[in-house]
Amino acid sequence: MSEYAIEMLGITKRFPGIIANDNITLQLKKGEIHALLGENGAGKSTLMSVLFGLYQPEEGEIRKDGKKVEIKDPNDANDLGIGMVHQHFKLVECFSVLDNIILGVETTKNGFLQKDGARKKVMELSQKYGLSVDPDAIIEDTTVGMQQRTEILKMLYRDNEILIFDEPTAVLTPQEIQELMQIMKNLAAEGKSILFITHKLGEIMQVADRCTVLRKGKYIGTVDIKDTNPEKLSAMMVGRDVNFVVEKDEANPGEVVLDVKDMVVGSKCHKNNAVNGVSLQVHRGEIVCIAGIDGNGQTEFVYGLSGLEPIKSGTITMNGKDITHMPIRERLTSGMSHIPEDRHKHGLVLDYSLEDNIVLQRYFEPQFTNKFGFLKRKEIRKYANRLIEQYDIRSGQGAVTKARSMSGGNQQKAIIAREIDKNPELLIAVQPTRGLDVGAIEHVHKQLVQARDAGKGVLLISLELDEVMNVSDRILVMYEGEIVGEFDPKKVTVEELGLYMAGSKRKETKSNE
Ligand SMILES: Nc1ncnc2c1ncn2[C@@H]1O[C@H](COP(=O)(O)OP(=O)(O)OP(=O)(O)O)[C@@H](O)[C@H]1O
Repeated sequence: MSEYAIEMLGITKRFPGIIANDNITLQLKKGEIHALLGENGAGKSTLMSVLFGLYQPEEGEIRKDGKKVEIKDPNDANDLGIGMVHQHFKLVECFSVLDNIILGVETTKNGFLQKDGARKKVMELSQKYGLSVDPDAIIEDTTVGMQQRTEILKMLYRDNEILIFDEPTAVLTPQEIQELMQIMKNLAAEGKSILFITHKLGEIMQVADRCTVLRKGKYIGTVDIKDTNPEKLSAMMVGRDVNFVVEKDEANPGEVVLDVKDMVVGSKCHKNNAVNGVSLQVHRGEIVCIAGIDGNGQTEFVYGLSGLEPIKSGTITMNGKDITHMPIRERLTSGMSHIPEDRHKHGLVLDYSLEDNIVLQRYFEPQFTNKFGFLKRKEIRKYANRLIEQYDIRSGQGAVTKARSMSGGNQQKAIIAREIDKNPELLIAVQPTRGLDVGAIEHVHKQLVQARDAGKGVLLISLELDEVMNVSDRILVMYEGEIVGEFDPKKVTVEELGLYMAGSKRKETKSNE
């Protein structure tokens, strides 16, 4: 009997202009949690898609229990006991949790799905592995955490033994992350073999047994977690040492660039307001961070600021000008930049090329359009290439690559490059480093500090407490649509912030007075 549940040997997968996987080897032992680590665009998702039957490799072979297997599509993968939780979930939003789990497995009798046995099995699995779900809840009404647990139950319901998790923690709150880590440990203890893609080194150190590192499509090595540390892992991944501490001088705040008074924004999900009378100011030369657990009104607050949602009441002033009812485009041309939370929905046109996405919203500027209204393609290419180089945006065919085919992290880098290079007066950055590797995070943090030092106002919305503590000059905590505390990052602890974020404490802030 082989000690490996799955072996991927010498896998090569090419896309136009790039070798996404270049002779890669990955061996997953039975019952282990194996992390897959690599920079944005290193080829992790491609390798997992090969294993799940979504792509066919040009070279290499896959072995299960030591025997060569063919995986032509996800059905083959499922038959071999391989399941995958994708970065973007594959659930039917208007179906219940239970229906999603049994979809495609259970058959009908007299035209009706036979659910009683299924419900029993789901509840047993749910209890056994600590995956709490409400089987009758409709997916669109559930939290992201429950949706993920539904995806995991889908795999277990199909008796999958090899479980692939593609960046599962990117969308979770810190508490949900801890729950997921425990669930993964329970699964491994029961003999499941787990492949776990993440950029978060702390998570790897916490749960993984071994880690395979890829760089630019190539296999770098596999290490035992007990023999390594975050510094060694990041050096293996990036090929250089990474500085985890953001270096910055004391902030030197100038005049007010953003002034929000009593903003109220309605909620799409419930009758209470999502944003309930928020007032805050951002000055030139400072980074103000809104910290909070996801779903406490941060998203709607930014929608109100950027004009994506109308606000019910309150005022927004930028550079002394009332922009409360200004159209979105005018806000953007008046000096506001926005790195949005949802990069697919609000950040990119996925079927446009990288260069067109980089000049999006700016086509009309004389540097990109001549006086007859024709685009200056050469200038656009030149400008895009400068940003691609400066922000290390990696893609198969450079400036002409379709945004859709770029890796998630590189899509994010493209948005960040575009929004920062617009040289805004106010930069609103919503979770700008989500899905980025440690090297790219270091770069983005430097850019935020540089924007601040150039006299811009920066409003950062982040769920990452390390980022909040490291980057910001002032922290505001948002809880249930209100600002419940204001802090100096040098004088507050993570534990104390956590109490405010969870709603156990609140203090009067200037905005509440
Ligand atoms: N369908 C596709 N067509 C063309 N190129 C692709 C396609 N899918 C991936 N690529 C390219 O292959 C390379 C590897 O991408 P992949 O998504 O595997 O990286 P990754 O390591 O998962 O990155 P990230 O951490 O950013 O998610 C990237 O350069 C990407 O642009």
